[in-house]
This record gives sequence, C-alpha cells and structure tokens, in this order.
Amino acid sequence: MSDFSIRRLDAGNSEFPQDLERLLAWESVADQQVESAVAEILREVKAHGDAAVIEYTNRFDRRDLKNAGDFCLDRAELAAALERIPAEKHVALETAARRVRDYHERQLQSSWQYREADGTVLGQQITPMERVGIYVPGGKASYPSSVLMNAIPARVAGVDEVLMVVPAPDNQLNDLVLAAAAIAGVDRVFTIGGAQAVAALAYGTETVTRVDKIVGPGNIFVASAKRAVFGQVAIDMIAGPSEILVICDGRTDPDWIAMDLLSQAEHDEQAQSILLCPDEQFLDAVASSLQKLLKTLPREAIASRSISDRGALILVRDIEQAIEVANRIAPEHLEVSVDEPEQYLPLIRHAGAIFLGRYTAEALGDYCAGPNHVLPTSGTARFSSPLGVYDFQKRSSIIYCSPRGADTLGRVAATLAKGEGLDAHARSAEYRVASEVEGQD
Ligand SMILES: NC(=O)c1ccc[n+]([C@@H]2O[C@H](COP(=O)([O-])OP(=O)(O)OC[C@H]3O[C@@H](n4cnc5c(N)ncnc54)[C@H](O)[C@@H]3O)[C@@H](O)[C@H]2O)c1
Ligand SMILES: N[C@H](CO)Cc1c[nH]c[nH+]1
Ligand SMILES: [Zn+2]
Repeated sequence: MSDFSIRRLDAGNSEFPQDLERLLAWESVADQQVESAVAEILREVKAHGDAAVIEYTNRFDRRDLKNAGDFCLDRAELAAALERIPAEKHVALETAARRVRDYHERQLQSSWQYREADGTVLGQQITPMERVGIYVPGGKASYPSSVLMNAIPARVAGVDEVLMVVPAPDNQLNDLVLAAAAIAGVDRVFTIGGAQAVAALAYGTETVTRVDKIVGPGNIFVASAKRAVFGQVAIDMIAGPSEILVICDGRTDPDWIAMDLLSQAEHDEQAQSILLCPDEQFLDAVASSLQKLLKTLPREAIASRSISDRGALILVRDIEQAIEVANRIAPEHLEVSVDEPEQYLPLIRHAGAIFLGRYTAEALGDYCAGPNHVLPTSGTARFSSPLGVYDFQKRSSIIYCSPRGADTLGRVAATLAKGEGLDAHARSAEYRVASEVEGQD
C-alpha cells in the first residue's frame, strides 16, 4: 500500500500566488537526455527508414520484427478484431463512436463567398487535409477511446487517408484498439510507437507514407518528437499529463468528488487533480474519501503518487474566487459541481472542457459524451482548443476581381507597393488599371 498525503492550500493566504505557481510547475519536454535521444531517433529514421524503425521498435518495445510487413495491419485485420471482441464492448464502442461523430459533425466549417458592388468576388474555401497520422498511446495502457477521438474528427473533415500508429510492447496489442480503428474508419495501422513512429509519419519510410499532420497524445518521447518535427508536418498540440480541476460548493457526495479526482490521477504519476471549495469541512471529507478509495484501485500506486506529488485541496472564499483561480490554472478538465452551474459559465475563460453539474463526471467526457478528450493541458487552454474537425480542415482565400474591381484595387495596391519600394508589384497591379488597359489598344 502507498503512503497517502495531499497538499492543503488557502486562496486567502498572501503566499497563495507563489504556492500555486509551485503546484503548477511542470517541465514538459525540457529533459535534455530525452531530447538528445529523440533527436538521434529522428535522424536515424530519416536516413534509414524502415530499418531504423524496426531496430528501435525491437529495442524499446521488446519485439522481434524481421521486416516492415511485421508492423503493418490492413483493414481486414482490423475488421477481424472487431469480430473477436465481446458484443457488449462492440456496442459500447459503436455508441461512443456515434456520439463523437454527431458532436463533431457540428464543427464542420463551410466555404463562403460574397460579391462586392463592382462584381469582385471574395471568399474562403475549406478543404480537408490529404493524409494524417494519429498517434495512439500504448506503452503503459491501451486507449481505444483515443482512437475514436482522433480518427473520427479526421474522417468527418473528409481526410482522404487516416494512418494510425500504436506501439505493441512485448507483441501485445489490445483487440479493442484495433476494433475502434475499424469503427472509426482508419485506413492502415502500424504497430510502432514512440519517437520512431512519429519520425516515420513525419519523414515517410519505404512502408509508411509521410503525412501532413500528426495528432494524438503520448509520453515524453512522443511529445518531444512531435515538437521536433513540427514544421516538417503540422501537429495538433503537445499534450502533457492529464489534469482535473473540480469546483464544488461542498454539497456533492465527497466520494463522488474524490473518485473524479482519482479518475485523472490514475493515468499518470504526473497527472494533476485539484479541488477548490469554500467549505473546509468538505475538503476534510474529500481527503478522507481519497484515502479510503485509493486503496480500492488497481492503479493505486500511480494514483497515490499523483495525488501526493501534484494534487491539492484548496480553500476558497466563494465560487467566484474559485473561478478566478480556475482561470489562472486554465485546466484541461474543469468540473463545476454546484447547483445551477450555468450561471457561472460566462465567468469561465480558460478550460479545455467544462463539465457542469453534480451528475457530470469527467470520465463521461473521456469516453462517450461526444466532445473530444484530446485537450490542451498545462495551462495551454489559455490559447488553444480541443482537438476537432477544424484541425483537419484548411482554409484557402478566394479573390476574383471584376475589371472594375481590378481598376479600383490596382490603384490602391500600386500606391502601397511604391511606398514599399516594390516596383514589380506596382506595375503588375497597374497593368489591370483601366487607363493602362485602354493604353494597350
Ligand atoms: N491527453 C490525452 O488525451 C491522453 C489520452 C491517453 C493517454 N494520454 C497520456 O499519454 C501517455 C502515454 O504514455 P505511454 O508511455 O503509456 O505510451 P506511449 O505510446 O506514448 O509511449 C510508448 C513508447 O515510448 C517509447 N519509449 C519508452 N521508453 C523509451 C526510452 N527509454 N527511449 C526511447 N523511447 C522510449 C517506446 O518506443 C514506446 O513504444 C500517458 O502520459 C497518458 O497519460 C493522454
Ligand atoms: N483523460 C484522458 C485525457 O486527459 C483521456 C482518457 C482516455 N481514456 C481515459 N481517459
Ligand atoms: Zn481519463
């Protein structure tokens, strides 16, 4: 059994801002050793393709791959996995997939155009990416839900080809992961992971076709590799350890709140679970619930480390102050466990996903509510959003000048171009100005 302790803070204390800074501090991809290991893996895969992928996969995932065919799965093999899983799991996956699809279909952006009085047409055309790669983590646990959350938005966006990489340590691969890939419409699966899988997707190998964008969460090697290949390909975000911030008025069952905190703590020793509440006795009750419930979890060791190292119970003056603190933290998941939670929505500025009301466990969002579970972490909800269909769509501007539009805009552009000392720009615009066109006759 692991030792249990949880930090207690008071938002009313003068040192609270510094205490909070310390609590939130987390060095993401800054580890020098990891960075240089990843740089070498990227270099090798770029230079030697499949051979390097095989060598690293055999080394890190304890496999015995002989050739690239050994890490490729086609749609028939995914369909076979779907046949093998129990009916109850098949139904749950289909239900989650349908809900995720329904939600994401509402995110589709459409092209638009408008015509100005002189006949010039301006607009924006939306097109899907051609080929994307989704990273599904598989080192310490299997994540069929992450297959759905990454692949379905890509499919809804209309991406032509969806490739998936997932490690199979010790040759073990969960059938649910492959079944989810079949349901989500993944085209090809490569059973490789870590930085070598990111490199294969980014640079291409003899077997893995290079993609335009890599999405999906992963460990520090994956995050570091994604950061390094950014520019060569697009990436969604650098996702850190899971986080949950619960605001409670002290009137929800403390066991419910404790288990919500544990649900993210069990992901990772570095996951962060925080409770904000104006009722000190309720904080005591949740601390007792945590202690009691931790012992019942198969992943007790991980959850207990996460709660002790990075968790906190914070006393606040009222719910308004709790929201101020939450906005400062910008958490991945924010639960608002109070009566009439909608009233607080306009005050919430920064959070990846907001769960309203006592009955909305964050875990529902992880699996099947519909919104995406790939969310900004480590305070990046200040400037980024959940993974969505818009991550797989691009925008092109459209400009179609009428002769009159070319005349008006040509004069403006020529004046500005001369101001910038760019003569060819000015003359290119002036060629289409009416007097110039007439002058040509
Ligand atoms: N934000 C989300 O939506 C979300 C969802 C699911 C999981 N996650 C997170 O993703 C992470 C998954 O991590 P994981 O480790 O289980 O799986 P992973 O697939 O990210 O990493 C496994 C790979 O890491 C590589 N690796 C391991 N040790 C290495 C070493 N010493 N040198 C080089 N490479 C090495 C191996 O190639 C292995 O295939 C967790 O932190 C989890 O919390 C996040
Ligand atoms: N909570 C994770 C994102 O932070 C997603 C997940 C997958 N499975 C369970 N949970
Ligand atoms: Zn989760």
